[in-house]
Amino acid sequence: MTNKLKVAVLGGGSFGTAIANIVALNGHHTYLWMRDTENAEKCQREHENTRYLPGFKLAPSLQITSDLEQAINATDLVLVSIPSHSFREVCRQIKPYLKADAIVVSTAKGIEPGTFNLMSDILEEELAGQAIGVISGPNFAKEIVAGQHTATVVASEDEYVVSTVQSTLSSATFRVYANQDRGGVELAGALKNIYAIICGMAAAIGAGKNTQAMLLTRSLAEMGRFAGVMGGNPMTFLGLAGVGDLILTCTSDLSRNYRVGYSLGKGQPLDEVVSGLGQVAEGVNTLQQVKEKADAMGVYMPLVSGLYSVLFERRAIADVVRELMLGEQSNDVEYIGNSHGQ
Ligand SMILES: NC(=O)c1ccc[n+]([C@@H]2O[C@H](COP(=O)([O-])OP(=O)(O)OC[C@H]3O[C@@H](n4cnc5c(N)ncnc54)[C@H](O)[C@@H]3O)[C@@H](O)[C@H]2O)c1
Ligand SMILES: O=P(O)(O)OC[C@H](O)CO
Repeated sequence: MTNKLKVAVLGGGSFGTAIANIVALNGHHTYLWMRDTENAEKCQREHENTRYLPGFKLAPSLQITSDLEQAINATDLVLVSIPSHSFREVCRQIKPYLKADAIVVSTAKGIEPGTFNLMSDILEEELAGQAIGVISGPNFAKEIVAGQHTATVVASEDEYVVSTVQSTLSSATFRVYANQDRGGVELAGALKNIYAIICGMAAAIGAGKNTQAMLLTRSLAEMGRFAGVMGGNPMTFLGLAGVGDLILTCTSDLSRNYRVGYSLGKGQPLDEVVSGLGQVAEGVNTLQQVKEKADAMGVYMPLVSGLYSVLFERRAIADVVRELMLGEQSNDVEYIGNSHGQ
């Protein structure tokens, strides 16, 4: 598409800033909305988000504002990059300014506390009638603004949403693949944060490469099993939003969730770790939501249960690891001719 759109990105944190920068560099009329006026003015003046992405100059054409109406009014595409705990609140705020044919896409990787809503469920509820979608993939904000090559997945049942997001976001450094399994892609992005905490914790206690490979593979099995029960397609987990993002987040301390796990593994208390982060680590809340849902639905998720018992039941990591290792021996791959699901 050569057509230039008006695009609004909501949320002036790491990812909102990175994604807005891509869209602006692609020549679209782009607004990045952040709630703090002083910070918006500073970022606009300096063409840099010094709090979240220091050292990276942003596209000169990017308009950074705290005026929500200015950002949303007459906008063709809205990308919502607000953490899951505040996502619904911001959707409600934009509703009066949205034009009827605007596309709204979530970039968040979390689950709403209490409701088990994914972010696109919230879009459906709060912005009924709008065309919606999600993006998710191996996408560290810091590497995106540094121009490192990567790719993401856009998922929507609406072909026009998929093609618009692909043409608006794709660039020489950022590819955008399509998927119709919106729930599966979204769940993949949320679930991998739990396993990143586990892998960070494993690294902190000295886990080697064998252990890392086992954890990654069994995490993938657990994610696919849960998504299958929730109505997603387990095969989605073989793509960029699944295994791609899982590998990324579980193997790098650029991940906030991995860093949370690492600090916990070194013995720091959870509340201290979370408050010291200064940015969102969705995995802690996602763990609580998924544990509750898996218990209610009878889904076997030993890694989720193990992490939950370390974080919220004060069990020793070594005891939980021993229990996991001595648990019932089970099948390797669940989708090739066995139906035991363990
Ligand atoms: N950082 C990444 O590399 C990355 C990549 C892909 C997806 N994500 C996902 O994107 C979402 C946002 O993550 P992030 O990394 O930008 O987080 P962040 O912690 O860097 O920033 C969050 C931003 O949201 C803003 N915010 C929070 N509540 C708000 C509200 N009520 N109204 C307006 N603004 C509000 C904060 O002020 C902050 O600017 C998360 O779900 C995350 O999992 C992050
Ligand atoms: O820093 P994290 O752990 O929130 O991960 C960021 C992105 O989701 C990576 O794709």
